[in-house]
Amino acid sequence: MSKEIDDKKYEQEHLDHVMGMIKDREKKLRKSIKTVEGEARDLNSHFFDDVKLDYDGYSTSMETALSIHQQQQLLTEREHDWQHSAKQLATVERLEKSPYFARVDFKENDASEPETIYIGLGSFADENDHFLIYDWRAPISSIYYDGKLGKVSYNSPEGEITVDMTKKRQFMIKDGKIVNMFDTNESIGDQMLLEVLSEKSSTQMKSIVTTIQQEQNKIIRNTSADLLFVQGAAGSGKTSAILQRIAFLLYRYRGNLTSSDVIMFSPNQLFNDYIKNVLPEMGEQNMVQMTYWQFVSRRLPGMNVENLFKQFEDKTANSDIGAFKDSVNFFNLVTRYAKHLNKRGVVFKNIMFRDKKKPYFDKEKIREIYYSYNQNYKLANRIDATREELIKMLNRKIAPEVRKKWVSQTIESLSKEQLNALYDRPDQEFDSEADEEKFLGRKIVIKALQPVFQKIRHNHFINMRAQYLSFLRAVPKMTDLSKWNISEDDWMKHVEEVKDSFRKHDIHMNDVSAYLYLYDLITGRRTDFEMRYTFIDEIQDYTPFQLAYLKYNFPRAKFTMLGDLNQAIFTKDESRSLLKQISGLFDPEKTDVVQLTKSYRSTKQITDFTKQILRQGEKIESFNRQGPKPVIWGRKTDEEAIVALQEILKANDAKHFTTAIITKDLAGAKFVHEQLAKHGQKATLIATANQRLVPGDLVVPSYLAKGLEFDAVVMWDASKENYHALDETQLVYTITSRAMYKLDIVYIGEKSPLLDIDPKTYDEK
Ligand SMILES: Nc1ncnc2c1ncn2[C@@H]1O[C@H](COP(=O)(O)OP(=O)(O)OP(=O)(O)O)[C@@H](O)[C@H]1O
Repeated sequence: MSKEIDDKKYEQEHLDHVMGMIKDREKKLRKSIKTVEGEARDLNSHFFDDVKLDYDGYSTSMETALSIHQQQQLLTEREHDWQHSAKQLATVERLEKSPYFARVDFKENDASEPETIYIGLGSFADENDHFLIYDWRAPISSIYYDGKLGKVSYNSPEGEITVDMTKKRQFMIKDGKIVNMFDTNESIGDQMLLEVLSEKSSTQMKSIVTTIQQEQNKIIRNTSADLLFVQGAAGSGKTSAILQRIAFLLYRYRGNLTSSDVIMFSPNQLFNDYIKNVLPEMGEQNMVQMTYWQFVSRRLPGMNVENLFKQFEDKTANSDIGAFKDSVNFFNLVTRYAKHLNKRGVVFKNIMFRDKKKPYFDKEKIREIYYSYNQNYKLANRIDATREELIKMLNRKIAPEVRKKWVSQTIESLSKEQLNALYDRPDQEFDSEADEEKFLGRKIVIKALQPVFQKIRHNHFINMRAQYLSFLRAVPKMTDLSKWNISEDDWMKHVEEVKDSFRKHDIHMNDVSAYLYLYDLITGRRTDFEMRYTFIDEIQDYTPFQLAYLKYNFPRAKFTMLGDLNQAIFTKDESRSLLKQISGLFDPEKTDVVQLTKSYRSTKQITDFTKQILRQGEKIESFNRQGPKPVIWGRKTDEEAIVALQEILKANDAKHFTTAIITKDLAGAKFVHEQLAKHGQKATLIATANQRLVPGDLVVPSYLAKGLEFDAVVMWDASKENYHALDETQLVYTITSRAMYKLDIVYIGEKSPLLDIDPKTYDEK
């Protein structure tokens, strides 16, 4: 006991010492920032005193230029100093809140005395460059996450190093005081994790640096794989691992990698909002964040791309045709089809100007130009050359156009101001009136032809929609559709449906990627060579086609894909073959697959309950955090169910839990929200992904609850009517696994057979 007290006393003294140094540094930095700002201000205000703006002679103006140059250089230097200090200050301020969270002692080689290091959110060194705190991402810090006491290895830039770890100690520090500390032999002791996990949820995700688990550490620090594929149970820390991994990479490759070289695809906007504080908390900037929908639809401004809501309600998405169109085979068909376009088959359209009947550039003429280039031309060169030729032709059309009647009519109709605006200078002179008219006419024609010019520049002479339909029609000739259980008749009917939706400017999610890919191949659109890391969360809701297309778009990026095939709410059972299909896109030697089986989000009672919903859920391990058993509330009518819901909310509110009532779809969410309002119960309806997660009770449709978590979840109407099909298993699992501490399930009428699980694991009310 006394040793423990001694230890704590020692550690508190050490902490006081480090805190003192941090505070000192903070003062110094603030002072130096002030000085630099003052100097910069002085430089600016004396600028005109010092610089003689004297243009009399050559030498003095040289002096002026030099002086300006020097001044500028001084200012730039000050700015650098300022930025450097400001960055250090931000780190120091972060450390001041919590300087470190761990200590490890280790012996290198045969050293007789162990070395001690402290690990925190950033590095901190004294004047002599002696490190008082190591950044958690530094190579040596890895041993804290990775191993038990004894021999442990870590990767350093010089290669693998093995040390003998003799102590591992964890701290919980609050306002400069050690609240708690544990010595542990485990990777990261359960005790610390339990403390962290017992904190209540908020609407924002938090960083997990203090308690990263061994298997998560592997994901975070992996630098070798081109494809890192993580399959992990709900709540196993996949999203957390991504965010810590980004922070790690930004540190590991600092100077070479910035947050703009990293892109993350996430399930929806709401989720982006949920995770937005994690990286800044770790002192890093957020990466580029996007949903797949945003990625494709920003390129098709004239079309309505099927959104999450419609996609979820779209019942045909899972048909045989859907499975085929989502496959890598279909992706390869597009590639093959595009190759054949080098000989024939590109569909063109007329470019019109003024005359509604006669094309300005006839599509036949364009085709002739396009196919006039020899076999060595690739599609991309062909279109470039065609574009160039059309622009040349357009330039040649200007002079004859100027002589047309509409031009002189336009000149006459212009007001004086409008006319004046056409001249290059107000006092512009001309040799003759005819010259002047010609000049003005040219101006008018060039302006009027701008839209034509833009059409050429943007390849609008390709009839992309017809081209895509022509591809679809060619499909039965290119592949054996019967292998996909699709008859030729059904396929052709489907093509007509696509055509109809194009007419309405609608495009389905399972066409949009193929459409854009075909467009890219025809036009040779440049892919993004700069992107270095691509992260995809909730991978199970992507189709193999989409992943192949992302790979095509970011050819030089390393990919990290994370997901849980058990939570495939859009692709459902199709997701099972996902890994097989995408593994073909990457070098197997450079593919790492990691499984996370332990679930940290939920209490033992909830995880033990939810894993039974799955067909192969036995692999999921629960973390030993205790809470109440889930409760199933069977009611006969909507009214009774709402009463039950109110009772649940009342109990949850008394405990200050954030509760999410998760419904199957939007209609259900609207209904519950309305009913609650009628009974005077306040709750926020989350109907679109653009909303904010606010504190208080929420009503959310299932597809928007993806990736999120809440203290308490009420699954609304888990009746047989609502969830009867086996392929809705994933949906039921996704909904119930959002709960951290308390789970209630309400159904009306008959209970869904998907919830036929061991009655010992839940209570009924
Ligand atoms: N090592 C850890 N230390 C502390 N908390 C952790 C750790 N790993 C995960 N958690 C917590 O567990 C919860 C679930 O993590 P996260 O959302 O990253 O899981 P996920 O695998 O992405 O889940 P899902 O697939 O259900 O969306 C979060 O609250 C996270 O903070």
